[in-house]
Order: sequence, then C-alpha cells, then structure tokens
Amino acid sequence: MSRRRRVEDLVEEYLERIRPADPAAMRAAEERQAALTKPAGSLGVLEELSVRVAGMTGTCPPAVPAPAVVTVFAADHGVHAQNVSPWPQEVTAAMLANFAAGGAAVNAFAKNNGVDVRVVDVGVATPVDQLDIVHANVRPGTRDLSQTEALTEDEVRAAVAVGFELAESLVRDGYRCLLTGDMGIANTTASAALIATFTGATAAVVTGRGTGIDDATLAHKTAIVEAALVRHAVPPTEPLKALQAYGGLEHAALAGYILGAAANQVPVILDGVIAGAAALVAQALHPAAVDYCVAGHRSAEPGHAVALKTLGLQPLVDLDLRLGEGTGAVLAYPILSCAVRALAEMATFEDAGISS
Ligand SMILES: Cc1cc2ncn([C@H]3O[C@H](COP(=O)(O)O)[C@@H](O)[C@H]3O)c2cc1C
Ligand SMILES: O=C(O)c1cccnc1
Repeated sequence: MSRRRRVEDLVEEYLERIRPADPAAMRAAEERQAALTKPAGSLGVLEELSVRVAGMTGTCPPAVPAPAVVTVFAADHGVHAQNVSPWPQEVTAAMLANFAAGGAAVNAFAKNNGVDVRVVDVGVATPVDQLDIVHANVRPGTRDLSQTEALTEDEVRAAVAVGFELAESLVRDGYRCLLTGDMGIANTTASAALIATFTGATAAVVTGRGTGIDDATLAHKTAIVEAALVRHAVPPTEPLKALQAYGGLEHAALAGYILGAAANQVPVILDGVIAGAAALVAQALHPAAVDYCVAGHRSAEPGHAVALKTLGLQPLVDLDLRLGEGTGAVLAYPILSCAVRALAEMATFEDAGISS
C-alpha cells in the first residue's frame, strides 16, 4: 500500500472512532446537579460544563479531568513574505527555545495551574533540532497562500496525523485533559482565511491585528485574506482542502489533536483564534468533535468570536488576551476542574440531611 493511501485511510479511521457525547451520562449529571447542596442553577455555566464533561467521558459523576497538558504546535507560514506580521519569521524558532527553557507566558500559567507543557515542531522554517521538544516537522513552513496552495494533500494529512497521534499518546500516558497551544508568526492570517471559509464571514470581519499591526498593515492583511478566499474558493464542506489552500501545519495538527481528544473521550480546552480556526476544521470533518471542546477564552482577535459562534461554544474567560501559545486555555483549566469537582464531590441534600 502506498504511503499516500495509508495517510488517507488514517483520517477516515480517526473519524470512525468519534461518538457524540453520551446523553444518558448527561441526564444523570443534570439530575445529580439538581440534588447537590446549593440552590438549583446557582453554579451557572459551571453546571452546564460539568454536564458536558459527563457526556464526554460517558460517566456520572466524571473524574476530575487531571492531569492536564497543553501542547504547543509550532509552524511557519509562507504568507509571512507578504508583510502581514511585524515580526521576523525566526521568532517562531526563538520562542520554541523559550518554551523549552520555561520562559514564555504559557510556561508561567502552566506552572501556576499544574498543567504540563509539550512543544511540537510540526513545521518550523528555522532548524530547531537541538531543542528538547517533539520533532515532527512535516515541511519547513507552508507555501505562500496568496500565491499558491499552502500545502499538498499529503502534507495536510501528515500534519493531522501528528496531532491525532500525539493526543492518543498523551491519553495513553494518563492525561485526562488536553489543552491547545500554538506558535507561528503570521498564523493569524491563515486563521482568518479558515474562519471565513467555515463561517461565511467576510475577510474584513475576521481579519485582525494579530501581534499588533497598524491600520495600513491591517488593510493590506485583509486584502491578502480577501484575495486568497477568491483565489482558492474552498467550500466549507471541504475541510482538508481548506487546510491545503491556507495551512497552517499547526492548524492541521491542532485539528488532528482535537479529533484525537474526541476519539478518546477526553475534554480538550481550546485557546484562541488559531485553535478556533482548527476546531472549525475538526467540526467540518466530524460535527461531534465539538462535543469534546471547551472554549477556554475569547481572544481579542475579531475572528475568534465569529468562530466560537459557529462552533456553538461559550468562552469561559474574556480578558482581552491576544497572545496564543495556549495561555487562554491554561487560564481556563482550573474553572473546568472546579466545575467537575463540584459535581463529583459535593454532598447531596440527602447526604447532608438537609431538606430541600
Ligand atoms: C514574542 C512573541 C510571542 C508569541 N507567543 C504567541 N504569539 C502569537 O503571535 C503569532 C501570531 O500573530 P501574527 O499573525 O501577527 O504574527 C503567533 O506566533 C501566536 O502564537 C507570539 C508572538 C510573538 C511576537
Ligand atoms: O487569539 C490568539 O490566540 C492570538 C491572537 C493574536 C496573536 N496570536 C494569537
């Protein structure tokens, strides 16, 4: 069997393993929530969240989703050549060294919240061979989406496989909550194109300032996204083709990682706009993948709110973050674990001898 055939089969195999959240476990969790020692509904969104986790894991009450790990998928983007980001491409590799040394914002948040950090090179343009990270480089950055297709079909499928297989191995290692992270200079441009594809929103609505660009650069970046949408014209029913057209390798790996969490019935906390774009790809591949997604936060990048609406997810935190790396997901993790711990460990009125 050719390698190409094998990679094609893999994505189909992944999708076959995904089941919608378990309705019986969700009903049991709703009933248990109603019996706990608090006024009904008083834990607000946390109650719904705990019910969703019961549905994901198929158990009531579910175990607290721990330990947790944030995986930072890193890759570069050919569209960087169009001056859509103020930062040099080499910053992607430099930040990988920073993650490996524990010096980035995501490392600080992760240390605070008891979350482990994994870093994966799925397509960084600058060599990072010497770093103590997962080396799974599919190609050294995408091609320029404004000139040609960013990736070949084989490259897309290989990157999806990196994410799926990593999620599987993390679950095998005992992790019970997977968090998304990303690093890739210019990746808010590819994110905007993906989000426009799956939501039908215009380039003007979903394109944002990324790391911080001025008005003139924003207008130029928006025009690049708009022209790319016309050039490639991928319908929302063709998620793998959308990854081929726009990239990035980290988006493809993140989509695979989300599918991997879903196939293993483990919650996945999404970070910001890059994760939102990848989750739209996962949703288009298998709608039930979203049953396993928790929106960690809402990024200040405008496309993110648009993506969350199509995903049907309510963000847990809204603090004007616009960093990526997984920071918003890590920040939200204790909220998710509190929600599940309350469902699992609170006394019922009957246990406590309180008449309700
Ligand atoms: C020092 C630094 C650290 C970062 N950590 C995450 N990003 C974030 O910014 C990039 C996307 O923004 P744009 O599309 O405007 O280039 C991504 O690498 C993302 O993870 C960073 C960016 C920089 C410069
Ligand atoms: O939403 C994000 O994750 C984000 C926003 C701006 C730049 N980098 C990442």
